[in-house]
Amino acid sequence: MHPDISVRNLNKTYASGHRALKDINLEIHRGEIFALLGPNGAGKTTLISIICGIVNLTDGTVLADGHNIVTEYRAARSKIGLVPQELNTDAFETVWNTVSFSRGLFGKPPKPAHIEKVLRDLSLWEKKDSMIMALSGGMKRRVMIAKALSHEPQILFLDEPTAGVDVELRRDMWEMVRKLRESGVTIILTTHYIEEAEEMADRIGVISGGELILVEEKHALMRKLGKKELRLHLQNPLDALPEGLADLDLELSEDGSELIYSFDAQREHTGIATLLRRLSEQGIDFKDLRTRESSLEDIFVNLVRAK
Ligand SMILES: Nc1ncnc2c1ncn2[C@@H]1O[C@H](COP(=O)(O)OP(=O)(O)OP(=O)(O)O)[C@@H](O)[C@H]1O
Repeated sequence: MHPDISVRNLNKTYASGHRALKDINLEIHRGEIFALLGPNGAGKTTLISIICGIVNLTDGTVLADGHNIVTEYRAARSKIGLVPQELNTDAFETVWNTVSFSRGLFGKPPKPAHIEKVLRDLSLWEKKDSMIMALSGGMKRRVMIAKALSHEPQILFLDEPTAGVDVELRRDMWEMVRKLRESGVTIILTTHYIEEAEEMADRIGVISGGELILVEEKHALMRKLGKKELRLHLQNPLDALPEGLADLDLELSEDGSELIYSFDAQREHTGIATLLRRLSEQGIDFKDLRTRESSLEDIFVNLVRAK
């Protein structure tokens, strides 16, 4: 089966001369949740806007469900639903009409049963006759998702789906996205919230300065780049790292009360036994110790910093 999205050698230079995307290659498979992570201005919105046909590419090829987004625009676009960053709905329309109208824009015949299902799945059914302006911010966001699903797309793009929403709504959105995936929809989301990618994604792509610097299965990424940290709470704070320990990968916390040792948990020899022996030789006692695994956030910060 072909991938749902296939991006080959994609470049984008804006009229200003700014190179927003540099030779992007990416495949996204049916039924996965793919998170595109990157700092502000990295090129996330540009990439999804090109795939969705809102921004023209400079060169390269993009296929959506096998259809070329330039030469077979309509066929490609009908496979895609887009939930943009900004709310864009007619404040004076009802929820039902807004979502039904959106389906019509894709040239699809009316299908009230589908609209009803979408509204029910998004807990919007009770509000179907309300005007958009009378809805809460969270409800408006749900309407944006309902609009994007009105024409039964195979692939759903969510651009910063939870920017500025409260924790409860964020959890609801995550739940909704999972349900959508269970129903067979492929999901691509952009996010600043690493926590969101960590919680939701099957695979993660990191984009920085217009380059896709990494694409990896989430668990593999965390295994491969993740480190573990051992923190030893010292009996007596130190002013500096003792010279006798300078060859070990050790840091001293700012207040001198903790020694921090980073190690690769995958390796057979973590070096912890040696560390403990050397501490005892140096007469350094500790009261307590704990370990911590690096989060996706640590990994991300290191990756972007290393660029
Ligand atoms: N129409 C445009 N003309 C010129 N430059 C643009 C245009 N749109 C975006 N850019 C620039 O291209 C780069 C990528 O922008 P883009 O919006 O894709 O980033 P992003 O990763 O989505 O950022 P954010 O997280 O802030 O939304 C930025 O430097 C931006 O200033």
